Amino acid sequence: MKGFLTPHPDGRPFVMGVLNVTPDSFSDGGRFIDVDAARDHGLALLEEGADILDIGGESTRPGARPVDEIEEMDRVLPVIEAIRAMRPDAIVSIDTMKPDVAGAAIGAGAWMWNDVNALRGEGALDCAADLQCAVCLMHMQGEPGSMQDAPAYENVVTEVAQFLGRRAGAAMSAGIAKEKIWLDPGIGFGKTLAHNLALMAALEHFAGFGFGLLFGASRKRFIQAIDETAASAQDRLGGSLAAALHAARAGASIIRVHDVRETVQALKVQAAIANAGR
Ligand SMILES: Nc1nc2[nH]c(SCC(=O)O)nc2c(=O)[nH]1
Repeated sequence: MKGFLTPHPDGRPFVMGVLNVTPDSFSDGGRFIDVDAARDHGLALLEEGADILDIGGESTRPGARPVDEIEEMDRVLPVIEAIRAMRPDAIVSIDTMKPDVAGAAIGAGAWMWNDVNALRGEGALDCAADLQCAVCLMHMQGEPGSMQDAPAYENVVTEVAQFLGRRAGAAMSAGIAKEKIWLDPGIGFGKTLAHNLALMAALEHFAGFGFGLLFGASRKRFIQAIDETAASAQDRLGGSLAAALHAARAGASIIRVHDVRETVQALKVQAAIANAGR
């Protein structure tokens, strides 16, 4: 595929494994990040079949404490370096809104800047163009801390599509090559259940823009809104797989998930069935 990614022979999309490097994810409840635990989890996700590791050092959960760029870099850089020391072939994306964090991560060998803020930060577009890295431009309404308070749209599909079109145009005008741009509707980022469902139902529309389509619904809250037994993130595997398979059928080329082994298996079976039917 574009740049580092080699297409799967069965045509299935790439799986992006989520590696959150935030205090509540790996430390023993303390303040410090356990780099070795994060490294080992990333290596395990690669073993499970992840094509890409999405490494993020700042939680975007509503109410999460903002992190300054030094602290964010201190979290993610040692983990990128530790993983790539063991797996130089590892393809890494950096999940950050900060140009300096992205620049340091790309400098440490990351391939993609995954920006939930769609490069709207000051200097972000020019930084991404200078880095010549792949980028993911994701739609978010408002800010992480308050985006779920009262999301509202005239027509969520039209508005998100128009936003992504504008950001892709801005990225190309800044000098980022079209084949290095992925778009993402941002499930759960300033959306109600109805908004999320409308976006997922219209996913083919986003795939038709001619850019890569990146999709992330894994373990998200909307699954609990549909199945109230899915109270905790770990109880949402079925819904996550359903959304991943739907996105694959709709043309997503990268699917961002926590449960890599299960998703890879589901996508392999889906591709085998589709290929048998040809
Ligand atoms: N591109 C992209 N990046 C992301 N980073 C997160 S963090 C929240 C969570 O994993 O629940 N979600 C996404 C997503 O959906 N798309």
